[in-house]
Amino acid sequence: MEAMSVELDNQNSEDPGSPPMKNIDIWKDILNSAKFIVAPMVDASELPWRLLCRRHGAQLCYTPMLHSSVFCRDPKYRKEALVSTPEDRPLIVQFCGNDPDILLEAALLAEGHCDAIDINIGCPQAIAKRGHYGAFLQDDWDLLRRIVSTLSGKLKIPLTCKLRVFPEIDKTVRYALMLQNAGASLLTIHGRTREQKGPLTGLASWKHIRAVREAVKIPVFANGNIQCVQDIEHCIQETGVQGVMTAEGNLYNPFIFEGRYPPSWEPAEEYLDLVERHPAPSSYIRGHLFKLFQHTLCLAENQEERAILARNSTMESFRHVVQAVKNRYLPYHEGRLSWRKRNDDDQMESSLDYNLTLPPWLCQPYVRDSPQEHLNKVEAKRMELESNGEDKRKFQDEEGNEVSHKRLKKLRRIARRPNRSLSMKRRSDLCTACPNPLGFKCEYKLCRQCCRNKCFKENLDCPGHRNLTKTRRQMAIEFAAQRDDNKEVI
Ligand SMILES: Cc1cc2nc3c(=O)[nH]c(=O)nc-3n(C[C@H](O)[C@H](O)[C@H](O)COP(=O)(O)O)c2cc1C
Repeated sequence: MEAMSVELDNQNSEDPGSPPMKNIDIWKDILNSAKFIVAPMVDASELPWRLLCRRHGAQLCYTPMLHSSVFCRDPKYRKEALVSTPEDRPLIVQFCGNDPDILLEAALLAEGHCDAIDINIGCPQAIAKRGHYGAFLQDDWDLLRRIVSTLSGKLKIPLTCKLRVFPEIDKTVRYALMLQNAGASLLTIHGRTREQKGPLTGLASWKHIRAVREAVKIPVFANGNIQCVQDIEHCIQETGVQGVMTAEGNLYNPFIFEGRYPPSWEPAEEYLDLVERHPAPSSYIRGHLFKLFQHTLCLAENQEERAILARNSTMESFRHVVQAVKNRYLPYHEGRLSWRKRNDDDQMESSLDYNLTLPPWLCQPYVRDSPQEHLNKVEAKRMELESNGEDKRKFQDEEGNEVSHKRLKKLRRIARRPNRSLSMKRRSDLCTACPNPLGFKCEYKLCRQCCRNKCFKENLDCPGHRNLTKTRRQMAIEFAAQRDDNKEVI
């Protein structure tokens, strides 16, 4: 299981132009032989969460995916994205993008703050398709080769890639070899194809991961199917990888690497204490608490706490929810009361396929339906609607096409908007500065973030985005002048 030294010049038979000699063993020398790895997670692998996980066995963490172009041009985004502490190491900063020069510029700005740079070539979301990044670069090996060789050739720290597999094992192996030969120092293989997402996620293929591990000389991390610490050992045995990365398993139980299933309030309280010292957006905090309390908040008796968590954004309300759940279940946890599933919960549970082996207040995996189970359920629902005469598609749009009730409601909402034709046309447009959707009322034809940057730099207002930078600055100047006048009078 030893990671081999990376002598890229020797391997670079496919791409003679790229990387210089880098005689390092990234896994041993830089990443301290990390075996337990917290995945990059947008809105979720932020500093306080990483610190929590590190205290409980995580040996390597990634930042959430950062947009390379926004990172280059927006100092505020950069500052927030790079927030870290000395304990937060080793740390890998992950970027997405498709322009080698922009990715390089972003990586150079980040390299002093981390131990390696990772390129996300596994994101399967629609936004990645529109922006042509993530897993959609799988179709453009030449571009990927240029990205990897440019960055690995110019950075002082190693360049790694996180990728998804192709359905075919041999193509996946060729793909991994191409990345290695272009200069990647380590590969994280998420053993799912880009089509395996949402309810069709299903199982990851460790066979693909093993084949890559056997073919490449650089270290490999495995990702997928990790719900408990035993899965990690199992995965290492089956695939021979150096380390194992988990995302969802870690979100539902941040103590996963210690092999513990703590009462959910334990990590929740520790996380909130960390947030007091290292603030995070309330949406991230809410997301974490929903996952930690997944199995209690779906019970009928906790609907008030669920609503409080959904509607509020203050630390006080977050602490209130944690304390309320703790007060309710601590007597059971300590054995002062005996727990038994109550009937009034059955209805809530059935909709979630609630099938726990541990009591609900303990952090534990959230097991989804398999894709086949999901498709069977969709089909059963459709047949039920049909037999009740409630065909989902009995509604029609303006052109007489059959649509679902949900779609019809959306079309009606769109129709009620002022400037309908204009708004519909513009909504399909993209921001002129980045691949994100355009704010359709924006003065400058930009998305919210780009508009905010423009207004900040050029001292402008954008009423469409309700951004009043210029007005506020003017007010501040007037206020300061008024204050100075008052001082003089005094
Ligand atoms: C909330 C969330 C955010 C994610 N964000 C990222 C990301 O920023 N970059 C990335 O490469 N993958 C991201 N992923 C994918 C995970 O890193 C991981 O590859 C995937 O969830 C499979 O691992 P798992 O089976 O352990 O969940 C995200 C996953 C989740 C659940």
